[in-house]
Order: sequence, then C-alpha cells, then structure tokens
Amino acid sequence: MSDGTVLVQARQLTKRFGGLAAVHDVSLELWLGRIHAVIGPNGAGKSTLTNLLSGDLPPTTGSVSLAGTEITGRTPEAISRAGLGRSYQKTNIFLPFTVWENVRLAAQSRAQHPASWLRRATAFAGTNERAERALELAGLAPRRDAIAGTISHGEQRQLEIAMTLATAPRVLLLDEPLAGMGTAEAERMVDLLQRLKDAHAMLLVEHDMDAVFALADRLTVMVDGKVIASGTPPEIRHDAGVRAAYLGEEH
Ligand SMILES: Nc1ncnc2c1ncn2[C@@H]1O[C@H](COP(=O)(O)OP(=O)(O)OP(=O)(O)O)[C@@H](O)[C@H]1O
Repeated sequence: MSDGTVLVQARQLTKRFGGLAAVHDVSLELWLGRIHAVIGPNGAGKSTLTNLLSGDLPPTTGSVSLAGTEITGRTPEAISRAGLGRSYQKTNIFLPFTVWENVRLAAQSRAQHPASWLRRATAFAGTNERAERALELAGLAPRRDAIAGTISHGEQRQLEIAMTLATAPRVLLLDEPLAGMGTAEAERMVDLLQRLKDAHAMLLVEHDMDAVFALADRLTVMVDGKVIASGTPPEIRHDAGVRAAYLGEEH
C-alpha cells in the first residue's frame, strides 16, 4: 500500500436520533499518510460521525467502506479486526494495572482473531512484540512499570493511544486526544501524532485549533450535523462561512 491510498470512504452518512439529524449527509475519505481533522462547535455531530465510522452506531442511511470492503452495519469488534482502531474521549484504561499490562491486554484482545490483509505487518507478530512496539511508538517505554492510575493525564492519553496501536490498526480514529492537556503535554501529543501519520490513515476530532492546523492535511467543518466546508488548512482558514460560523478571526 502506498501513500495516496484511500482506506476509508464514508458516503452520505446520516444519523437521526428521533427528529434530530445529528449527522446529515456527510461524505469523507481517509487516506493513508494523511490526517483528516473534523472540527465544529459542541453538538456539531463529530462524535456521532466517529461512532458511525467505528461501528459503535449504525447509520440511518449511507455507507462506510474500509479498503474497498463495505463495513456498514458490522460490529465495532469486526471493524477493529479489519484494521480500524479507535480511541475514545472516555478512557478505557485499567487504573490499578501497570502501563505495560494495559498495553499487553489491549494487544491480547486481538490475539485470537485472524489478521486481515489490511492490518499492519506487526499484526502478525506475537502479542508481546505488538505491545512492545505500541509502547515504543507512543513514547511510553520508559514508563512501562508505572501504575496507570499514578501517571499524568497526558501520559494516560498517550497510553490510550498505545492501547489502540497495540491492535496494529491501519486506520486511527482519535476523539479529542488533546483534551485536558497542558501546553507541554499537548506538544508531546502533536509530535506523537505526527510520528504516526505516515503509517496510518487518521481521523482527528479535536477542539485545539493550534494542534488541528499544525497537523491536518485536510479539514471537514461541521455545524448542526452538516458539513459547511471541507478543504486544506489554508482553504478552511480563509473560508468566510467557516470564520463566521466557528473559527472567529484568530486563524
Ligand atoms: N445517543 C444519542 N441520543 C440522542 N441524541 C444524541 C445522541 N448522541 C448525540 N446526540 C445529539 O446529537 C448531536 C451531536 O452530538 P455529538 O456528540 O456527535 O456532537 P459533537 O460535535 O461530538 O460535540 P462535542 O464537541 O461536544 O463532543 C447533539 O445535539 C447531541 O445532543
């Protein structure tokens, strides 16, 4: 697989909750080696969109394909096995366990399943090797023996990403990875995401606009469930509709 490969294609996704269209007619593509950020004010539909891609919610209408294979309606577990990894806003970490034990458990959770061709070569490695690699990639190797409940908030977010990486995904859906971080922690996370970019297709939902504009190759702007603009960072920065609806004048 080379750079320029479309790994995820979402077509005309709509999700209704009763009378509310939380996501309305949204289409997007995630490319290997690129970060696609989705931004928008609270309630815009970003988390719902992520849930539609990961299989945590079924769409009302529309479809999602992963490397050309239709995955609409599959379970999150099946989609994860097919190579799509997701981190959640709420942490999945077992706080009394060490950093290493958490990553190892995440690696093990996928160990029983047949690997799909889409997953990274490391998916074929043993559980320990995958966990080691994920720990290393996430920059947490020096903290492997620390109890997860005692590490900093930023390190817990890194751990969350290490746990996602331990499943050896090709696609990463990251829901607010910088939430609650101080400046130094946020900078570390931006560096980490930059390092992960080449080997993954990445969807980034994030409120930190400095990080978004530093990282994203492409942005989709949502308001009230609808896409109001989609384009490169300079295009979005200069879009009058986006400035009026969301960004303000600082970008
Ligand atoms: N399970 C649900 N049932 C009913 N309404 C929901 C459900 N999940 C989300 N919504 C509504 O859908 C809309 C979009 O919510 P969503 O959480 O996707 O927005 P968001 O852009 O992720 O917001 P935030 O930035 O605050 O996380 C909101 O009006 C929300 O109240």
